[in-house]
Amino acid sequence: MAPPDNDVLWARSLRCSLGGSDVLTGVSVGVREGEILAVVGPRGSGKTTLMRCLSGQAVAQEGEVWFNSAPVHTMNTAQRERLRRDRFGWIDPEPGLVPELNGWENTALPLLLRGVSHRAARTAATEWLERLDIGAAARKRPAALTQSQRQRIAIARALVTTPSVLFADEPTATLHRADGAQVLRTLTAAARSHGITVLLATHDPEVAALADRTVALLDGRRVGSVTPADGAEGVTACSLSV
Ligand SMILES: Nc1ncnc2c1ncn2[C@@H]1O[C@H](COP(=O)(O)OP(=O)(O)OP(=O)(O)O)[C@@H](O)[C@H]1O
Repeated sequence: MAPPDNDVLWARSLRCSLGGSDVLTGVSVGVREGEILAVVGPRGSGKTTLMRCLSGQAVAQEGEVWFNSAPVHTMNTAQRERLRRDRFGWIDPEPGLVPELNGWENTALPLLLRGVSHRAARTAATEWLERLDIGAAARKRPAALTQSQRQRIAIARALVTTPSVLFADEPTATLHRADGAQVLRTLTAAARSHGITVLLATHDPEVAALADRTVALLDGRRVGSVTPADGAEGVTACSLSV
């Protein structure tokens, strides 16, 4: 079965076991182009695993994943790596920067690995750092920066290639509330202005409220889909409905 035309990502009946435990038990989801979709659920509900399957980092034992008209679930490892490198961005809760590289070098790394010229990569990296309010961090190494600055560099690094889809796994979990909210607003504004589709895994309803739509997971199952207009009560109702 092919995915609907207006879904940039589409998964059907994903089943995934890890270490003998069922982590995803038949999850289906469609993500529309340019949409910001929150994947919510308590810790251990399968959010990260779902994002790893959708991004081709992991392959579910059963089910299908399509990126546009490409079947990710039948790609070999090299094809999936190329897809991730060329079309996807990923943000982890922890920045994971290279300690020996300064701010702009860390940000520019995905471009340099693609063979973009040093000058062009530096220009693009600097623009993203300024957009994320950390232009001053461009020449500093991670050890000289705050956690907030380091995470902003990780976000700039994920955006610098202007990916088709950005996977953000609890991207502000390690930041203070106000700082995290500002970073998220900047991230979502940047994604919207560049037409980047975003999947945002979070257990925080305030973070999910920034998304266009929310899908909820519980124990590896879909338990609902709400838009912000439905409000937090909608999430609760869906969570209890299955
Ligand atoms: N590599 C693995 N081996 C065994 N079990 C795993 C592995 N990765 C995840 N799990 C288990 O799968 C379940 C779902 O994990 P996952 O990280 O996908 O959930 P999550 O909703 O993202 O949680 P969190 O918010 O804590 O990151 C958890 O019970 C976790 O312990």
